[in-house]
Amino acid sequence: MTTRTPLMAGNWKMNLNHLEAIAHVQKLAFALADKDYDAVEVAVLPPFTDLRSVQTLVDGDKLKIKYGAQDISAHESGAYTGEISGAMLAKLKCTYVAVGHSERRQYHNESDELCNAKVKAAYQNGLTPILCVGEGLDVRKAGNQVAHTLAQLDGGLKDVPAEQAESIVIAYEPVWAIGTGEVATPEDAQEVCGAIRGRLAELYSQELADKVRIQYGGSVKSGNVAAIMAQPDVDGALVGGAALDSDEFVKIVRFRDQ
Ligand SMILES: O=C(CO)COP(=O)(O)O
Repeated sequence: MTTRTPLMAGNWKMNLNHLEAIAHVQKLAFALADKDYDAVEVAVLPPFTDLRSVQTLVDGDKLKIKYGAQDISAHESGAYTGEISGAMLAKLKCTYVAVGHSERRQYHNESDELCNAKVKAAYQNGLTPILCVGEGLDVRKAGNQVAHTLAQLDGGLKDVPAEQAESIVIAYEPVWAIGTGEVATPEDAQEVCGAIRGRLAELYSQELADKVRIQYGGSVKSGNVAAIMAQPDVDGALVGGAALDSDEFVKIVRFRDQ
């Protein structure tokens, strides 16, 4: 089996302005050592308005921390007021971009078709998408979490060739566990993350599926991260609230010590 480097990514959502972002990334950089980066890839997804500041800091201080955006336009350029293109994110040297976060799906009615177009826009511009999938509480209560999540995966990856899909990151985020303090059990996370890997093997190949990193997201904290990371198909975490506290995020990066 391929060894997958865990990816711990902080999704700041609509928090931290560009000055706070600089202070926060400086704290992370100060705390994290080479041995942390050897074991784990560390990334932050700040708001768009912070990205230039984060880029300047990362470039200037040659930091190993990666960064990316929380969303991308499906369009290349033009009359799309308020949108940010993949080319703009690439120019800021973003590595990652989240696509289809449940808050985008819920508050901005993003469909699987739109997420698919955004995944393609990301690859078009050399960015790595973190495709977010996951069920709401009603679906979970009905026991349909696997079918629901795999349908989102199929939709997001439609006509995405293997050469691109092999670098994708999938974030399984059960909506009922986001920001609620209600963390999925490690077994819940493994059930769906394992099914995602199985579907990737069906859609592409076992070899590709073994390469793809699958994150869990939803109320991840230093106190629960180790048990979740112990699951065979969980390769990292997409962290919301706990990523806003630099000490807590560093502990999450050091999940092996928890
Ligand atoms: O949505 C999330 C990350 O993208 C998870 O948020 P919380 O960690 O705040 O539950």
